[in-house]
Amino acid sequence: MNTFLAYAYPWIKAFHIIAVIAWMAGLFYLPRLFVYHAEQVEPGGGRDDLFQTMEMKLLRVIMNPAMIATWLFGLMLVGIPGLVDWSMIWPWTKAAAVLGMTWFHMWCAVRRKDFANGHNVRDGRTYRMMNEVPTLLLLVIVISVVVRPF
Ligand code: HEM
Repeated sequence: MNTFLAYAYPWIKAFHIIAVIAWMAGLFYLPRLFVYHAEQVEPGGGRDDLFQTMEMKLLRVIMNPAMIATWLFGLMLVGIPGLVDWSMIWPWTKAAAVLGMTWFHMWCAVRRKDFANGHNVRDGRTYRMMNEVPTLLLLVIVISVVVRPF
C-alpha cells in the first residue's frame, strides 16, 4: 500500500492542490456573500431566496466535496513513508492551521443555516472581519509546507 502511495505521489499531490484551490475559493467567497446578504437583503423576499440558493449551492456542491478531497489526498500524502518529518515544527503549524480552516468551514456552514432560517444576527462588519481568517490561515499553511522555515 505504502509503495503504491509513493509511486502515485505526484498525482496525489496534484489532486491535493486542485482540491485545496476549490476549497479556498469557496472559503473566500461564502463570507463575501454573507456580507451582502446581511447588509443589502431584507429577510423573506426574492433576493433573500436567491442569496440562500447561492450560499447553499456553494457550500454543498463546491466546498463540502473540496474539503473532503483535500483531507483525503492530504492524509494519503501523510501515509507516504519518509515524506513528513514529524520532529520538525512545520507539520504541526500546518496541522494546526488546517484544523483552524476546517473549523472556519463549519462556522460558515452554521451561519448559512442562520440565514436559511431567517435567524442571522451578525452584521456585515463581522462577516468582513471573519473573511480575513482564511487568508491568515492560508499564509501559515503555505509557508509551513513550502518554505518549511522550522
Ligand atoms: C486537510 C488536511 C491536509 C493534510 C493532511 C495535508 C497534508 C499534506 C502533505 C503531507 C503534503 C506533502 C508535503 C510534501 O510533498 O513533502 C502536502 C502538500 C501541500 N499542501 Fe497540504 N494538507 C492538508 C491541507 C492543506 C490545505 C488546507 C492547504 C492550503 C490551504 C494545503 C496546501 C498544500 C500545498 C500547497 C502543498 C504542496 C507543497 C509542496 O510540495 O511544495 N494543504 N499537504
